[in-house]
Amino acid sequence: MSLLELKSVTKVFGGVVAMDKLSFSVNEGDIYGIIGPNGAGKTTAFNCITGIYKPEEGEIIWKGENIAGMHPCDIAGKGIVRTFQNIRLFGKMSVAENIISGRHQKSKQTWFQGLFSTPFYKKDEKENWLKVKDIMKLMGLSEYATIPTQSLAYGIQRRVEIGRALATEPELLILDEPAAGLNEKETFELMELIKRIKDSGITVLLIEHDMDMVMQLVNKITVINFGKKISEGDPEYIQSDPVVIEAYLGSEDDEEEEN
Ligand SMILES: Nc1ncnc2c1ncn2[C@@H]1O[C@H](COP(=O)(O)OP(=O)(O)OP(=O)(O)O)[C@@H](O)[C@H]1O
Repeated sequence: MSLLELKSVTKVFGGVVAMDKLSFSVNEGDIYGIIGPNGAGKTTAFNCITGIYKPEEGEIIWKGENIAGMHPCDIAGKGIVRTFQNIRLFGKMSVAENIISGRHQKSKQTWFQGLFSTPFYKKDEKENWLKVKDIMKLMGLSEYATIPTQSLAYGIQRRVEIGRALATEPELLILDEPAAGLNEKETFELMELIKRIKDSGITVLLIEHDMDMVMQLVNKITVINFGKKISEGDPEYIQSDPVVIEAYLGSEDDEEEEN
């Protein structure tokens, strides 16, 4: 059964149709890739799914419910969480503190319980830290627990960001170009971590420009260009689809002409 289904979703900015009747469907347990040339509409699709933008047309069905146009906090509360292209951590806070900041979105404690240190608060906060410990283990971050994130390598910061997203206990983790800015070794390590996240029962949807990574990691791909779906299938099919090859070669030619 599909977990997330976009049905003919359209998003327009002024005269630009950033998403044009886009449909695709993500099943539970997928590592699903969205690819396409620059400006194709990939990030706009993610922004519509996570409630940052309200689409003009179409439905975004999450577990049977249309969530198009809902508030981002409500969508996050339903189990859909994302990371952004640019890392957005609290630089002076430690790895563990950054991760627990994501946990507090999930936690049910109130300021009153915190102020008076009630038994519920103590129990809840202990559970939060235990969860952070598990996430740091999963993400290979335990040795950096107390270090401020701003002093860590970019590849580790990326892992912290994903760890913070995991702290909300998502069912769907959306990653916007997770390998951007990472070197080959960091990219390989990230791929292994994404596989581990999937094995822990979380469905993953990602945008990525690193084609080697996409082709090795995902089980299904939707290719978009000028906001429209131009192809869909498994990595083997996509790599040999002439329409996809043309879209990428075409965009390279355009870039060369511009330079
Ligand atoms: N907030 C916005 N206001 C106006 N136009 C926008 C906005 N966001 C995106 N667009 C336009 O929508 C189109 C799709 O942009 P989008 O960022 O979704 O593409 P993308 O596939 O994610 O590109 P990239 O790979 O370069 O990140 C582009 O023409 C872009 O200029």
